[in-house]
Amino acid sequence: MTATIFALATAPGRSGVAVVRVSGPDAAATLAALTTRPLPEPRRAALVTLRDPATGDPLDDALALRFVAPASFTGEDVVELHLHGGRAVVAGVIAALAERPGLRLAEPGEFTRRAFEHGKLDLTEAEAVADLIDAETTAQRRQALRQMDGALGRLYDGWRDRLTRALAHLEADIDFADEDLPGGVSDAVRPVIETLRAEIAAHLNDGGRGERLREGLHIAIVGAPNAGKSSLLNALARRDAAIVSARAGTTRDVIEVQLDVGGYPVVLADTAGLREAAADEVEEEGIRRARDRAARADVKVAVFDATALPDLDPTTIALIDGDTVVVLNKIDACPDMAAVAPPTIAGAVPVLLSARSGTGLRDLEERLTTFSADRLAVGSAPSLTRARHRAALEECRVALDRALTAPLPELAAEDVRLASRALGRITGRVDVEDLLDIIFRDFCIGK
Ligand SMILES: Nc1nc2c(ncn2[C@@H]2O[C@H](COP(=O)(O)OP(=O)(O)OP(=O)(O)O)[C@@H](O)[C@H]2O)c(=O)[nH]1
Ligand SMILES: [K+]
Ligand SMILES: [Mg+2]
Repeated sequence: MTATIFALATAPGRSGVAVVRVSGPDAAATLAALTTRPLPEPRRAALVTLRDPATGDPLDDALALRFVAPASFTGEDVVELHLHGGRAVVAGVIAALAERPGLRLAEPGEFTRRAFEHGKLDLTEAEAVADLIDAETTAQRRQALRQMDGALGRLYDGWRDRLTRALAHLEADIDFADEDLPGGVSDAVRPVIETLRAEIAAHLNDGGRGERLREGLHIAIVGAPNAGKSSLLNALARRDAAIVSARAGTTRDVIEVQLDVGGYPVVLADTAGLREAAADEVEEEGIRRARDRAARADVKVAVFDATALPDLDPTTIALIDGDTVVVLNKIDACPDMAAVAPPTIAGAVPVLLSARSGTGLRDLEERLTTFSADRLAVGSAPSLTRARHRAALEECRVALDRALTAPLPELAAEDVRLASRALGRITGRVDVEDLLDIIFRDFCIGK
């Protein structure tokens, strides 16, 4: 028999309210055992005194809600206890639940996994629940909500339906094969597969924006020693995340901060100052890491020291490309900026900035927002959000390519079957048992 599971659904620690969720066949009986009152009506909140069934010890005056299967998040009988969020209250209730035979603590993601197993969610929607909980910016929240709403699942299921129809055609072709006609995909089926193949290719060819929106855009600050890179990181993060000093070669390791730039998630990295003559092997390693990070970043911020004008560090100039925002820092220390500032540096119009006073910071943030929107903004079509989906779609596309060139309708049909299966695995419509542990492992307990 299915175990009844329970877990704290809200964040651990002291809080105003803490929610404990119980799901499974024993949920209602568990609530009855914790209170002396009759069970509340389904879907109606009721104030109840919770007591430890073993000792009669009062645990809390709580709000209790129950849902009757299948009309619940998991599709099972569910009880929610809205407790006062004190550590001792939560610990007491959890201990009382753990004492009950047949109940056990839920594993990470187990509530959502049960929702999937009871057909309440497809796999893309279940993954969206995890994304929504992890969402830290507006754009991430929008994407997760849209996916949770089923937009992505509907797209993939729709494609799969079209393949199912194409397959029916192919099978008819096989049954009524004319020995004298050339084999392979018939003229009726070919355009269906070709159109679908093009749609999948376009969906795959999105620059990874949906996936990147989940991870955050990687921006690396690069420049010569003492250009003010660490000062700039601190100014953008609005905290002293990196050490700043007048000594050239202060930063060695890559220092990362997570930022919300205009609603988009950004992972901003400060790096060691680039120079030929490193002071020691530690700085040398720092410079190697800086170059590596710059090469892997989605966007670079190249920082130049305005007090060194007209000199501009050639090593930094060499790194400027179309994905670079150029910054002239320390303009507060240049009384005659207008006279000395070059209008462009390696073709880019520099942001005139002072990390010390904050002048120009808004301008830089706006440029970074433009870059983020360009790389991360998703259009009206639902976007690809996970490597798991990408791999399955690639598999589907390869199978469709094979189907189009198959010499016999039997072989084409088999490839269409494989393509359809690859799509079905994304939403969880076919044999995904082996995937579930991996997918739900990333969830937190109580979700
Ligand atoms: N006047 C002025 N000084 C600045 C500004 N930004 C940074 N500095 C100073 O420049 C020096 C170097 O700053 P850092 O932020 O450590 O420079 P960095 O580029 O991180 O240096 P390394 O880590 O050594 O490569 C410090 O003395 C800062 O106070 C600025 O906008 N104006
Ligand atoms: K420094
Ligand atoms: Mg530094």
